[in-house]
Amino acid sequence: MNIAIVTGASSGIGREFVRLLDAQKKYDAIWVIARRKERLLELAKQSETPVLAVPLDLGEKQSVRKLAEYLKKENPNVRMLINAAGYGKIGSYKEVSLEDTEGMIDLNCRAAVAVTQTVLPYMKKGSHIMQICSTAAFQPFPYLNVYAASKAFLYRYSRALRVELFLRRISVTAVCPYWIKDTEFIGRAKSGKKKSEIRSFPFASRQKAVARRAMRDTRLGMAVSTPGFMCSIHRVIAKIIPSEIMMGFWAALRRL
Ligand SMILES: NC(=O)C1=CN([C@@H]2O[C@H](COP(=O)(O)OP(=O)(O)OC[C@H]3O[C@@H](n4cnc5c(N)ncnc54)[C@H](OP(=O)(O)O)[C@@H]3O)[C@@H](O)[C@H]2O)C=CC1
Ligand SMILES: CC(=O)[C@H](N)C(=O)O
Repeated sequence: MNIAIVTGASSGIGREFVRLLDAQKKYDAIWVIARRKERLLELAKQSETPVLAVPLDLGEKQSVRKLAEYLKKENPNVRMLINAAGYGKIGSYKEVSLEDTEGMIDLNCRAAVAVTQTVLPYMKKGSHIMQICSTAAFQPFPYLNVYAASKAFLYRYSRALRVELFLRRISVTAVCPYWIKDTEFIGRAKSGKKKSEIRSFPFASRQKAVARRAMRDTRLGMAVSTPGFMCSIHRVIAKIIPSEIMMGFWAALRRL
């Protein structure tokens, strides 16, 4: 049984990826993971490909063990793994709670690695892994401090894993989008206070375009996907300009 697994499938780009995979009509099933079961069941109804809803809170360590049990029972051939579950909180080190600080590290780093390690034994030659990182991986980001650091971790992990999997012919793509305005991410990331440290998201992209481009790059086996002009230019500039200057520029941009 050839399957795809998508985490963070109940909204945003994760859900968009499920739609794209469904349209490809080459999977026997798509396993979708997130906390909101009703959203996953809704997605299953809309899909022509059989969708298995796997409601899990990936912030909890034992949830990955449940995924391991499903895999052991079904013994599928996982052709595509997409780790899209993730969240961020905007605010200074004083404002973001310890719960969220640990939660971001847990979901964006630990869970992404744990899911990948758990699924890898079920992947064969020609399979793809897509890790949703961020442009935030390219430089330190004050007021998105821990989130950006978590994405830098995932980016580095993905790049090195790609090399380790080269001989197994499994490709790993680190997808690094710029802000996406039509997912739940930004609403969840804002603290709710009137004068947020980050108030504007100029040139933010849209989920459909980001997902489509990331899917194309992943199928081409690219190491890094920058789905859009802003993230492509950001990647190049961050390689040339020192972090201190980039952070100064960022400080001006986020106050616009
Ligand atoms: N939007 C943006 O500006 C950008 C987003 N990204 C990254 O893209 C990815 C997708 O984000 P996006 O689609 O924008 O945002 P959404 O908030 O719309 O999607 C996040 C997904 O993650 C799931 N999720 C959150 N917490 C958990 C958890 N504890 N266990 C399991 N699933 C969880 C959510 O489902 P549920 O709540 O049902 O559990 C949801 O399906 C994230 O990794 C994000 O960091 C990268 C760059 C820019
Ligand atoms: C929220 C994000 O990941 C965004 N790409 C950013 O630039 O911080």
